Amino acid sequence: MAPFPVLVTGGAGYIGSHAVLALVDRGWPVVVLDDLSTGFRWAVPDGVPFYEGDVVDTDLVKRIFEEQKIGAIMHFAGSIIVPESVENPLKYYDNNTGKSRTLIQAAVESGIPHFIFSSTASVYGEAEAKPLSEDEPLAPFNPYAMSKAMTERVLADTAKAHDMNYCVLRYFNVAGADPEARSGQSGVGSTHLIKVALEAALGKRSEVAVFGQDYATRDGTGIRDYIHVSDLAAAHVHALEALIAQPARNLTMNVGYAKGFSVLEVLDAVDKVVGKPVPRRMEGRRAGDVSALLADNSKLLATTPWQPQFDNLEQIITDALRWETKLQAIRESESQTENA
Ligand SMILES: NC(=O)c1ccc[n+]([C@@H]2O[C@H](COP(=O)([O-])OP(=O)(O)OC[C@H]3O[C@@H](n4cnc5c(N)ncnc54)[C@H](O)[C@@H]3O)[C@@H](O)[C@H]2O)c1
Ligand SMILES: O=c1ccn([C@@H]2O[C@H](COP(=O)(O)OP(=O)(O)O[C@H]3O[C@H](CO)[C@@H](O)[C@H](O)[C@H]3O)[C@@H](O)[C@H]2O)c(=O)[nH]1
Repeated sequence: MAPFPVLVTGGAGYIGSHAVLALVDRGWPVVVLDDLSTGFRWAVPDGVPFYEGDVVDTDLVKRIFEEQKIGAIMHFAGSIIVPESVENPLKYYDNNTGKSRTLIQAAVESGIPHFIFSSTASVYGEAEAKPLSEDEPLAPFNPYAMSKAMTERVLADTAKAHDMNYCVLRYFNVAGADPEARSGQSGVGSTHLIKVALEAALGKRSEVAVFGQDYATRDGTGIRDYIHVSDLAAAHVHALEALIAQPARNLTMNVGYAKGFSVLEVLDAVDKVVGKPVPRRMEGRRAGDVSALLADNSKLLATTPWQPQFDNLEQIITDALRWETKLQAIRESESQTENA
């Protein structure tokens, strides 16, 4: 397969930077577009062309398509925090829906044949601990989820009307870091459970809150399907290759392990990995949360050669902890440079 350059929007962010690594490791030429609103320039590997800008800047986007001879887009750029979307829904409908629509239009006008979109398991809404297949009706429960569901619809309608080949990947809960610690979750003020728990373990926070103990789950806390970010990144490369192998495809696939852990189970695993109990505080439910989300991943397994490599909660936490420790050193050296 003759690779063409892939534009990764949001490639300086957590998941996008791992997708860049997965593509580069497999020999794909990659170009990154990111506005650095939550991403980091240093997260983009040396040698990967980087454009700082917004996906809504169509002049810039079309210039990148031409200059770099882009043949596919992986669109990660977006805003990702569920509680923030409840407080500020317009930010989410703008950054995740409106700006994605503009990017899709630029792709259509420039004849980019392949488009891969980062969606979320939260488009399914409340799931009652049963594995969700892609045929499940969508019931987005918060503005973040709705902003993604709307973009899925924009893509589906656009692909019917124009010559576009797209794949929607619905991620379950992404966690962990590159096993070689080349990248990891680096944003400040994260709300993600494993990241928050490890920050508490390393003394960057005083404790971790457990949001809600009255869900209809085995221990009353929320259940999620945690997937290692490097397995998720690999799924993108396989999805791209599947689109190329069979063009004119509209492919929507879950990416998860089909295995659920409750908040308390995750925190117990964190305690085990760090070797001490992380302080916990019981709190009420968090706005926008559902009780359980669990993937049926049989379509991804049947459609692509993807196989999980890191399907182990303790390994996910171990890799995340290694990155969290490295990140501490990066931040310290940044602040020394600033103070020098
Ligand atoms: N983290 C998860 O658990 C999870 C789960 C499901 C889906 N997703 C989706 O995956 C994608 C990546 O998420 P992440 O966790 O890596 O978040 P992130 O915040 O680390 O990465 C997002 C990146 O996009 C950039 N960005 C944001 N808006 C932009 C814009 N308008 N133009 C250009 N760049 C922009 C940011 O600077 C950042 O580098 C998002 O679309 C998110 O909705 C994430
Ligand atoms: O400090 C915390 C953080 C989270 N939780 C709980 O842990 C679970 C997971 O929460 P979190 O890690 O914040 O992820 P989600 O809210 O499930 O959302 C993530 O996973 C979704 C897919 O399932 C993605 O769409 C979102 O972008 C991503 O933020 C939930 O039950 C939360 O209530 C806590 O109890 N304490």
